[in-house]
Amino acid sequence: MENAMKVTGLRKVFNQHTAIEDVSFNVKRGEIFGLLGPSGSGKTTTIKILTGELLQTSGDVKVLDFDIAFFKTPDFKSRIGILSDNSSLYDRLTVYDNLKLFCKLYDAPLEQIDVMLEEVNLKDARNKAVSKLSKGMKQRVLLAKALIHKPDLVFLDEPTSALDPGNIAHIHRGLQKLNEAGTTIFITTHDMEEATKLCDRVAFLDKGRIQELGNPNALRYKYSTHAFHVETFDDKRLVIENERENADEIKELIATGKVKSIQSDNPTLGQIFLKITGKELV
Ligand SMILES: Nc1ncnc2c1ncn2[C@@H]1O[C@H](COP(=O)(O)OP(=O)(O)OP(=O)(O)O)[C@@H](O)[C@H]1O
Repeated sequence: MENAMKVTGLRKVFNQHTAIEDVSFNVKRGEIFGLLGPSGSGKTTTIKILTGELLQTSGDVKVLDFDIAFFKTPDFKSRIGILSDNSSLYDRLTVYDNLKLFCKLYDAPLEQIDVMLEEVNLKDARNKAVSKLSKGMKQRVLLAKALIHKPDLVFLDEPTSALDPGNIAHIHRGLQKLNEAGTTIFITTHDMEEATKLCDRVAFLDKGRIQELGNPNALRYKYSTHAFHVETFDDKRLVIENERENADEIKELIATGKVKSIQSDNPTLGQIFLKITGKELV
C-alpha cells in the first residue's frame, strides 16, 4: 500500500531540550494511525512538524508526496485537515457562519456544512453563537471544520478529550465512516480503548522516542503470556499456562461444569505501555 506519510529520523530540539529524537514511521494511505504517549512525550511537536507549523531540527518528512518545503502552500493545506490545540473559531459568529468561512477558504460547497453538522451531532446548534457553546460542543465544531473540505489526510490531536461517552461513540462512528470512504487518519490520544477500537496501527511515544509500533491486537498478542484466566462458580481464580500438559486440567474443569468464565491473557494497550515504559497512560 502506498504511503500517506513517511517520517525518517525526525528530531526536534527546543533550546537545549530534545523534544523528539530519531522518530521514524510510515503511515499507509487509508490507515488510521495512532500516536500514543503521556503528556510531554512529543505528540504535539510531531503533529506540528507534519503539518508545517514547526520546522524540525533534523530528519526527513514527506506527507502526501509533498516535501516539507511545500507544507505552507494552499495546495498542501487543502489536502489535509487539522484539529489541534491551536485550532480556533470566531466566538461571536454562529456555528454555521464559522464553517461557511472555512468552506470559502477551501472552495468547499456550502452543502457540506449541514452534512458535517450531522456527522458531529450538532444540527441543533447550527445557528448558535460559538461563545454560547460548551467545551465539548466547540470541540465538535472544530472537528467539523477539520473535515469540511474532505481532506485526504486528517491530523486529530486528542479529538475526543473534552467529550462525553455518547458523543465519543458518535464521533468514533463518524471517523470510521470517513476512513471507510478513504480518508487517512493520524490521531493522538491518551485513551487506550479509543486507540484499540479505531487504529490499524499505533506507535508508543515516550521521552520523544518511539518505543513500540504495531497493530493493537498484534501487540496484545505479542505481549500476552498466553495463559488462561479461569474463574470457577465457587469463586476460585486460576491462571493456567497455555501448555499442552495443562489441557487436561482445563478439560476437566469444563467437563465438571465448574467454569464460570475463561479468558486468554491479552494485556490492554495501557498495560503494555506500562510494561515498556513504566508509565501509566492517563
Ligand atoms: N515551543 C516549545 N519550546 C520549548 N519546549 C517545548 C515547546 N513545545 C514543546 N516543548 C517541550 O517538548 C516536549 C514535548 O512536548 P509536546 O507538547 O510535543 O508533548 P505532548 O506529548 O503533545 O504532550 P501533551 O499530551 O501534554 O499535549 C515537552 O517536554 C515540552 O515541554
